Amino acid sequence: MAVYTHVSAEALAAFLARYDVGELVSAKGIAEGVENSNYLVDTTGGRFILTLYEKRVAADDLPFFMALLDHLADRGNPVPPAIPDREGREIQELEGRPACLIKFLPGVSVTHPTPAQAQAAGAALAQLHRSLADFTLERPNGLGPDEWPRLLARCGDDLDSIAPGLKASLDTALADVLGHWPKGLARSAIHADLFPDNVLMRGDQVTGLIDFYFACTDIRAYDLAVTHSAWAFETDGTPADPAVGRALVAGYESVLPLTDPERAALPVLARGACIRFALTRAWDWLNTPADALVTRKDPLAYVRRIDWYAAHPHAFA
Ligand SMILES: Nc1ncnc2c1ncn2[C@@H]1O[C@H](COP(=O)(O)OP(=O)(O)OP(=O)(O)O)[C@@H](O)[C@H]1O
Ligand SMILES: N[C@@H](CCO)C(=O)O
Repeated sequence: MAVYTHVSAEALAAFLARYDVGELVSAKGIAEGVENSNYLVDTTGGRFILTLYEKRVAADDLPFFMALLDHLADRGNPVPPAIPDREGREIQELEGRPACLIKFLPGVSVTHPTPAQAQAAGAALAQLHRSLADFTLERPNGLGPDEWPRLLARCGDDLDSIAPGLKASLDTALADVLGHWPKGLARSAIHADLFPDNVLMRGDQVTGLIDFYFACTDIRAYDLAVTHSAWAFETDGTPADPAVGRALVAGYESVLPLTDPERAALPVLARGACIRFALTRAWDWLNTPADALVTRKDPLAYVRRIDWYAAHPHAFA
């Protein structure tokens, strides 16, 4: 469960006193998620998410994320902006961590998306990209292709303790992907982690896009590739109903048609996305803190996707 930092009732009450949100009624740690500590907070004024930012979120990046969420919310995207306190501050400190009180959005995330749900998610992603065309802040992708060789080297030979031969196969896949990485495609701020668990839905409607803490400036079609790699497969990395992946791309294109070079690049972008998640999952697998009751995500489920995309070069044709 992703509660790394415990928040005492006293500290939470003092924190909430800075806001116009009424009195604390209850607060519960949220089990989902692996990156940050999240609490569901009910007050006499409503329901909120309290997020305390942990290891992978740098406090210096929070102004970028908050500006991004405000920009998207202003343009009608279903994203949760941070609530400002009475002095207009969105970013606070709580229990020694940077912390934000965030608007609660309704909906649930689906585990086995239907084509209709994937279509809606694809359209929501494209709408987000359209809205970001005039967003001027930049943040380099700290988990982008330039970083993958370093991440692989840091995992090193320990990768073979996850599966024999894993290091060599990731080395080979990485060299191939980097050798074919596209240049000149449209860039903007992207979500970079739009897994089904970061999309809240009611039926076939998207009610929330959450967890923007990997958002960065990168190739726009890479964001679609990341999303495809997360939606078009079962959790264990076996392919889902092919209609789901097709619907995701069709939904995206109903709002923002792909250019020919973007479509042609999707297979290599998707394999790159798989390498990114295989490596970060492998690193977490090898380094999960002993004091956190967090469910480790299976790196091999992403290795299987690398193989699938390599074996299906026309998946996006
Ligand atoms: N604004 C929100 N409205 C409603 N629920 C939310 C909101 N933000 C987060 N949640 C809930 O909290 C859970 C964890 O949030 P989030 O995905 O941001 O955590 P994380 O630790 O950053 O996770 P991840 O492993 O996906 O990076 C979500 O699955 C969702 O149930
Ligand atoms: N969505 C990621 C976790 C956050 O990087 C994964 O499933 O590996």
